[in-house]
Amino acid sequence: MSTANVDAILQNIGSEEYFPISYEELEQGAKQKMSAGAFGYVRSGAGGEETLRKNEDSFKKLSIVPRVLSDVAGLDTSINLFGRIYPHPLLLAPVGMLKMADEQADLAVAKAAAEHQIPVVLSTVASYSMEEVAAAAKGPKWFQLYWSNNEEVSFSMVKRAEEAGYEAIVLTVDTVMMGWRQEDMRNRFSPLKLGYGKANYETDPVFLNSLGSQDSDSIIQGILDNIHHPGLNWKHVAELKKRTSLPLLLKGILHPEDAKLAVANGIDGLIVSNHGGRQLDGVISAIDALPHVVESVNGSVPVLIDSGIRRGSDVVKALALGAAAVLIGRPFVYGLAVGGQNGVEKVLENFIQETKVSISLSGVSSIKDLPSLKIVRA
Ligand SMILES: Cc1cc2nc3c(=O)[nH]c(=O)nc-3n(C[C@H](O)[C@H](O)[C@H](O)COP(=O)(O)O)c2cc1C
Ligand SMILES: O=C(O)C(=O)c1ccccc1
Repeated sequence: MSTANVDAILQNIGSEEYFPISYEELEQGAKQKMSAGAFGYVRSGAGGEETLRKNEDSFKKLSIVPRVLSDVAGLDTSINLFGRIYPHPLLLAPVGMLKMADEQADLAVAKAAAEHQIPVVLSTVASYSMEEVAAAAKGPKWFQLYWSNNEEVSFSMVKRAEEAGYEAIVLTVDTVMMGWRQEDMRNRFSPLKLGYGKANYETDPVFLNSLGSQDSDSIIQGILDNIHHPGLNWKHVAELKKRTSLPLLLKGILHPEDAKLAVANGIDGLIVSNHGGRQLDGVISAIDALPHVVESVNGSVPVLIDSGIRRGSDVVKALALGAAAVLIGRPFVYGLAVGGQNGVEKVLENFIQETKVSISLSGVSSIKDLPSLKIVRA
């Protein structure tokens, strides 16, 4: 493993073409490739972007207190989620409307992730349908559900995901309506209205049957009518749980009491997330919420996290505070914008290698030992 790290560093140093390494450079690279509206959509947070900033700041306020001389030659970064072993403690967060960044969108991302057996969580508002993504990439795949007001559409999508080989369902619970996105108002930009997020709807027989007419405008209006679903509550969660045999996770949990309710409702896993600061501004950072959620579920279900993960040392901090795995968001989207599938591969390779170096230099050689690593606020 130590040689692999050296290889990765030398590969980057010896490469003919420079590919952005840091998050800041990736963001700059994406800004140059994308329209102002699309870039602003990806980059921005809700409201005054307090939470967007806080997500990263909170990671910086945490410090690892590493151990030395502990023989980390046999590093094992594998994790077990719902009975399946994955080689890295990483997943790709659901990001909708990826055609904003690259024509191949979800196909390119899923192919890049499959190279490393990193699970992708395909968004309900993906740019390619779940069946197209499954046909293009053989790696592990989960499906993210945005509830539809017409709940038969939700159940239909979940059934399709099961049939297409997706291995878990992630119900996002922090987006019953869109957050207050000032950047998009400024840019007058709506990727949903541009049709970037319609693939899973225009291929859904139940959704199509519910429409009066099936032209593009009616499809988009149908999506808008379904995606704003403020009535979502625990009864829907219980019903959804009955309708699927796949593990069901809730994404967007921040309060320990909601975590407990989720477990009481038979939920199989949680994703602590504030949606990358894109929903309610002013909320607690995901990494600050994590230890409280972990404590409240007391090991009964795996707790994953996203929002603000930018590098390998962030992964170490999250796993040390009890996360079972982390989801990468904006960094892979910027990789996609900068270099398509190859760009996503570069971002993932660097993430994987920096994570390995960071775990090893913390003095730990197995993910299961990370919770005993000391983290302080200093
Ligand atoms: C452009 C964009 C689109 C997103 N679309 C979805 C989505 O369709 N479903 C979902 O559950 N989360 C969505 N998210 C949220 C991500 O899954 C994740 O929570 C967030 O990006 C994590 O924050 P980070 O990017 O700062 O790491 C989206 C995020 C971005 C940036
Ligand atoms: O932009 C988002 O963060 C997002 O998840 C979304 C996707 C589609 C509609 C509304 C919000």
